[in-house]
Amino acid sequence: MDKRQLWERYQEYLYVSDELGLMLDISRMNFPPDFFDRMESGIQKAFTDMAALEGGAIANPDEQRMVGHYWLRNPSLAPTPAIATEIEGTLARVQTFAAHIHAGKVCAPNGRPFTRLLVVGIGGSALGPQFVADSLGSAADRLKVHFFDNTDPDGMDRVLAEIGPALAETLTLVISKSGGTKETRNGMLEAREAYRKAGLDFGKYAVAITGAGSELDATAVAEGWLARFPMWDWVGGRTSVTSAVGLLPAALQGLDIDGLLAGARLCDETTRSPIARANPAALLALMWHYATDGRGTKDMVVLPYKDRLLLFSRYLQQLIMESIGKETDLDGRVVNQGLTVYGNKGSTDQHAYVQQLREGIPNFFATFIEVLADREGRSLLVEPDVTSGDYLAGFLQGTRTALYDNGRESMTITVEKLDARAVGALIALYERAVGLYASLVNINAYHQPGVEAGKKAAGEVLALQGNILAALRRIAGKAFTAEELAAELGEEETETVFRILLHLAANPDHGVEMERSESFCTGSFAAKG
Ligand SMILES: O=P(O)(O)OC[C@H]1O[C@H](O)[C@H](O)[C@@H](O)[C@@H]1O
Repeated sequence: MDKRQLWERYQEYLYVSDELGLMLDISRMNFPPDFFDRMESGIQKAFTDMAALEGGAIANPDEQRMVGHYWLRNPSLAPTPAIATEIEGTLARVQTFAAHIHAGKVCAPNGRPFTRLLVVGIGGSALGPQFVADSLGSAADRLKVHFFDNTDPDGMDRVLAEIGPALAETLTLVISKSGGTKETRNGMLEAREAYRKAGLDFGKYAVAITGAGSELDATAVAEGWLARFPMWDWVGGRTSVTSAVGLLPAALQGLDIDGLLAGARLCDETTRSPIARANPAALLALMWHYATDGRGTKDMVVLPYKDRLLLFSRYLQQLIMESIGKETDLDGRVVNQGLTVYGNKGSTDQHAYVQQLREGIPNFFATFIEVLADREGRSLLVEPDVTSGDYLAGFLQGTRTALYDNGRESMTITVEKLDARAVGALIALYERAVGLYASLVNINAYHQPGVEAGKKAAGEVLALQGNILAALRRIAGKAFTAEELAAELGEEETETVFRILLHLAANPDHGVEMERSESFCTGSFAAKG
């Protein structure tokens, strides 16, 4: 296509919403002229499925659950008045609690206002809050936010060291829908221990967001935590950012949660349009289908040219890959669906992996995200009539062109400015695109059966570790190779035994020592007497 034709194609396919302050350009995706016609019945079915979902259908059949994240932004859509009341009541409590914390009405036991927030959670109970915190945070935040999002002891030590003596003025928010996720339980226990060591009573600093009656809920009740907020079974973890999960930390940080919800609500309204060409979520879903043959044959590279959107691709990784990456479709056929997402930020990535995007294996399509407003106020001229932001915008256009000229397709989402409304709109846009795409490829986007396998196997490893330690201690001082120990335990998984022993010997917690032999794998292990 020559430049003139490209300009025409750009104008023909550019989606613009003044209300949302958002544009979507799909002109650099090479779909054929009859593409929308061919996909029309599929996308209409997706709209019908989505309308049923929003109306309260059991849209997650495996778990027999409704899927209600859209109601969070517009409770009047909720299928029962009880649900609407729950949503409204929780939002009001989030706002009041944050206001009380900011005003010092709820303060640290030393009488000082809380100045920091430690959020403990993982997956959907961390990624949304982290994305919102990073995209909208500033030096003016009411509370400085920290995260424990893993069971990595050193990672937690690092966060605690950063907090330092300010722990005495740190509110800790433990988030887990199920209330039984081990990483989060461990983070909570490690935080509690840090408070104890500082002579502080954890319960007076702790808040829980979890399902009623969960293990975490029971702990919060038993220990008299400051407050508890609900999570509902009709909100999935990866779509929970507009529930208390995302709103409470954001409100505590001092961010504009009304703006976030308003942006999401407006985007929901816009993306309910049954006219695909006028519906940016449908356009995204259709482009994913076009680019990957509806089978995930190409990766989605998300390239926001904005530091504040750095965590967006990480957030989208869970939202999209946990939703779309499924072994079977809704009819039980093995399909091994997926849509791989990765990305970081431009123009930084231009100096890292854009080389491969431009010249290497053409197994991806790019999504550029552009923010028109560079910063608050005016900018320095780094050259005559050129600002740093002009460079950022120039690099985006340059990379888009360089990719296209070498046969690499891309879309571009443009937002006017990056405020809470825009972040809410981006979240809602992708939530709906995922739902529509799932319908197009006939899968359940709202369960995650594959995640359980790893958790179950990890449980078995820890049980085996217990048996290993018991055996070593029974015969303290005697050294065993992994093979000997496996035979002693009647355990076929010698490799697992060996790897557990290696880890035990590398840490001072369990009193296990390794004696090396000539061949690394026949080293022997003993419990110190
Ligand atoms: O919020 P939680 O129940 O602690 O769950 C945290 C995360 O854990 C899981 O393994 C799921 O795959 C995620 O979808 C979820 O967001």
